[in-house]
Amino acid sequence: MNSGRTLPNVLVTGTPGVGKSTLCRNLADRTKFAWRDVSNIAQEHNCLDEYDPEYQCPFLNEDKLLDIMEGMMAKGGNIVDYHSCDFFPERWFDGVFVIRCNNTTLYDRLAARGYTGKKLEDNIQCEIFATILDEAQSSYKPVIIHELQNDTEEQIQKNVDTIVAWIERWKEENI
Ligand SMILES: Nc1ncnc2c1ncn2[C@@H]1O[C@H](COP(=O)(O)OP(=O)(O)O)[C@@H](O)[C@H]1O
Repeated sequence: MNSGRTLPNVLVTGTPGVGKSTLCRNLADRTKFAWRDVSNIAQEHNCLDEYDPEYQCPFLNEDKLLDIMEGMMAKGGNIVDYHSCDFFPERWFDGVFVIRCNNTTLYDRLAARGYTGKKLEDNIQCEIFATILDEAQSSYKPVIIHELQNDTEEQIQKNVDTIVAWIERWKEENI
């Protein structure tokens, strides 16, 4: 069931701005798992192709990125952080955590980040329609998907605690 991993691999996903990086940074500090920020990995390894003017971001060369990440994922103990989740191999992950945020809170966070116009509206729509949760449900077994609300500062610690407790349970059940 666990593909020989001695630690689980965790995917943290959700609309940009919901708080994935903040959560992953805290979780990595606490667990000493490796935080794999997929956008950074893609940038460092030249996996970004030409710029998409409609979505105001570069195209991701997914095959190249997956080849680079495959070795990192083998032993477990990874926290993968990305705003999309349907192109990773299903076998990589033991737990998928979809971070959710209230729309008005998300709007303020993305506006503060400098998002405007279509980019801002598209991301808010993405959260309103639970697009990433839907994507997770189409890509992974329901039993490994967990939805975490992340609107307030207090919820950051609560969500870290939830994932840490999940990791401990995974170890008890799989090692
Ligand atoms: N639970 C929270 N409460 C208040 N602000 C938060 C919370 N989580 C994240 N933030 C803030 O929201 C912004 C976006 O968070 P970030 O972690 O960069 O999101 P993401 O990685 O999903 O794009 C940052 O300014 C961060 O400090």
